Amino acid sequence: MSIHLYNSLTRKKEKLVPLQEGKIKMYVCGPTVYNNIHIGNARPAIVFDMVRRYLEYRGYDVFFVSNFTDVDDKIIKAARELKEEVPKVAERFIHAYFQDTEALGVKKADLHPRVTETMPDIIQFIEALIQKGYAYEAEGDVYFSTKSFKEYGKLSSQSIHELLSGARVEIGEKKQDPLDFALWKQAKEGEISWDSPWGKGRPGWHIECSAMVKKYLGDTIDIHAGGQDLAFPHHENEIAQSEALNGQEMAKYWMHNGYIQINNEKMSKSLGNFVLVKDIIKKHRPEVVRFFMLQAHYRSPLNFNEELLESAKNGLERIQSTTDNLKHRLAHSADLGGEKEEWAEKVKEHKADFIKEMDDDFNSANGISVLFDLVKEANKYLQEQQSSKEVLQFFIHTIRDIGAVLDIPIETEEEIMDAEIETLIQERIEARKNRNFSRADEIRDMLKEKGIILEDTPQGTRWKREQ
Ligand SMILES: Nc1ncnc2c1ncn2[C@@H]1O[C@H](COP(=O)(O)OP(=O)(O)OP(=O)(O)O)[C@@H](O)[C@H]1O
Ligand SMILES: [Zn+2]
Repeated sequence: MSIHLYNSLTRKKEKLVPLQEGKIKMYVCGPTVYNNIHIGNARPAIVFDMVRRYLEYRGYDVFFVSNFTDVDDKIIKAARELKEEVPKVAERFIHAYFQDTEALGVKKADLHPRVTETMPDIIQFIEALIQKGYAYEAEGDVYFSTKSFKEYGKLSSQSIHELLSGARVEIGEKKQDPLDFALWKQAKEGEISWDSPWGKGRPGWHIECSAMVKKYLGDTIDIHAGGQDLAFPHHENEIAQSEALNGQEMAKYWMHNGYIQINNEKMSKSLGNFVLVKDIIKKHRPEVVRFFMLQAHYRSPLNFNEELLESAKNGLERIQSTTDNLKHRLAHSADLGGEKEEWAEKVKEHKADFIKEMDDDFNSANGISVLFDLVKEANKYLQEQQSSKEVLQFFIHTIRDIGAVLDIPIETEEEIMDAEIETLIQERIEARKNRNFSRADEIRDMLKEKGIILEDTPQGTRWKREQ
């Protein structure tokens, strides 16, 4: 079986065929760092982290890049209001972004390029577009000429004519055509700026992603992702810039996450209906927020409220409590065998179903339903008094494994299994044979911490659990 994903460009589910076997180059448009992130902003971070982890789980080597927009109009405005320098404001909110997303289980990208560190590449990119006739200078600004890119509108499936209706050049704007967009903006008096062939200024928003993708991932990548609101105009403009310059497709697959909503309305700063991640994780464990998010398919809209968060919390507790019961039975009951094969088969089937669901456009919602079914089966198994240690371990292992793929920690308190203890004891015997006493002591201490006492006797090492 292979992974299929919905491609916003073709509006179809397609089989994932990487450009290079076994490798995935992935780029996710990152935040503009001028304030703390809300739950809506956390959605792309969490869902594309899930996509990345799942691809890795399926054996792909994923190279994952996500940018920080660390200079733009919004940051300049915020810096002015805070009476601080732009870099200081950006730095503070980059730090806050990492803090919030790390709590939510989001792995850092392989690279987090920033606009301010990519300036020479951005300028070069713009120069090349001018040279090729796709962009023009207008009194210190540079614009992309949308008319010159024949496929403009292909991602959002809009024709230039449709887009043009209603669009107009505002008074004071220097562009030739209403759909043209800024690649370079001349600095206003006192604003942060960089030298360029067109004078002092800074880049427009869209060009940074094109320049960073080219620099760090190449002309064509496998997956380009971001929130649904980025499809137009941001991604449309990225495609125009990159494909005009490179003459190659920018990304094979485009993925867009749906909105987090409050009462069916998009959560956004401008509407003022937002809840900050840093506030919500003071009230709820961050795992609960992640679990809530992954219980919906990434493309569906998802309403956010306390009740739903509460039900996510209960769901997570249900999984945890069954796992605890399995562990308890494993530690305290005899190995009774029972219908071993039949039960092992059931566990295997659930694991296969989980993979099937996730292979189908990363459907973590259905994947989690399979996990709940598995937990139900485990509860049935626990009701049968004939449990086998092997099957108990298989249940625990599979529940944990599915949890790990989604980065939902199922266990807080680690209880060590008999087999793991035996392996460590063997390693300790070897270490002692090799006169590596520090390793031997380390293993003894490690086991002691987990409540396992070792006793060295002339007949060999024995162990027991602390009561
Ligand atoms: N309500 C939401 N649900 C899902 N994703 C969202 C939501 N709001 C913003 N995003 C996504 O968050 C990411 C970060 O975007 P950015 O920092 O530009 O925030 P933003 O779009 O300015 O937020 P806002 O809409 O509140 O102003 C983008 O991929 C954007 O699509
Ligand atoms: Zn982008």
